Amino acid sequence: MKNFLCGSGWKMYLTCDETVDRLKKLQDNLKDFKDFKVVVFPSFTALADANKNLSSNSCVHIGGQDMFWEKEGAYTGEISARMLLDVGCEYVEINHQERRRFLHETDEMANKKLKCALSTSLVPFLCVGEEKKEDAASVKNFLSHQIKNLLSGIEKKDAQRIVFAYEPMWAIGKYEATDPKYIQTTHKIIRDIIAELYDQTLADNAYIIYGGGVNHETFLDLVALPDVNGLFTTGCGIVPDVFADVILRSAEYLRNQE
Ligand SMILES: O=C(CO)COP(=O)(O)O
Repeated sequence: MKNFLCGSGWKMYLTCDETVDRLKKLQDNLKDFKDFKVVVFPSFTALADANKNLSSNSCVHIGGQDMFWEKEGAYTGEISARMLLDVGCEYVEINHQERRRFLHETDEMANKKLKCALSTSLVPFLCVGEEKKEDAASVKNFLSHQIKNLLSGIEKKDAQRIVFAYEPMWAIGKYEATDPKYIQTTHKIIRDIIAELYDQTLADNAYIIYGGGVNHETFLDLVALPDVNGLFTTGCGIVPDVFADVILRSAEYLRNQE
């Protein structure tokens, strides 16, 4: 089976009780599932409770939706890597489009967060992607510039731990918008940029997952794409029955390809 995982950012939707309830349902639906990792990103306030409700040997892991780039200090409202690790996080989202759009976060800030995350055991989901749908040459230009900025000063041994989440802003929350041909082209562009920055082996082994408008009717068209190593979905991921169905059917599809 190719490298694959499914992630879901639960954004700013659920209280602690709602998070725990959905996490329990998700785990019940997935029972002994082991084919690949499933990562859920609840709100900060629900992480500790979420962690307490992860069953032993669960395929479900948790992560923080963001973190700050300093280890500790007078940074009101921010969350450190150590705090995420303290409540059982193994993953952290960095550079999500909504943080760029609403909080004006930049490549430079994301680069600092990425370096800080990689100095710990956290695995970053590094979001990349353009704002507007463009032709392949323009997207390549944009992504090349963005990924170089984001990975500036990051060594190969650390880069190989990153999960790259291609999430174009124009596709997020637009459930009719997935365009498999465009997505495959872009994932290949991202893999080529990684190969250019590091080497082909690292690029071939990199997880490059897709997020933005993944929908329950067409997700298998994305799973089938050679350079797609997973799905990152809020729309399908926040409903446990739907998310479990996406995960189980993706695994079945991938097993049948072997
Ligand atoms: O932003 C996303 C995951 O981080 C994707 O959101 P949607 O699934 O709502 O498009």
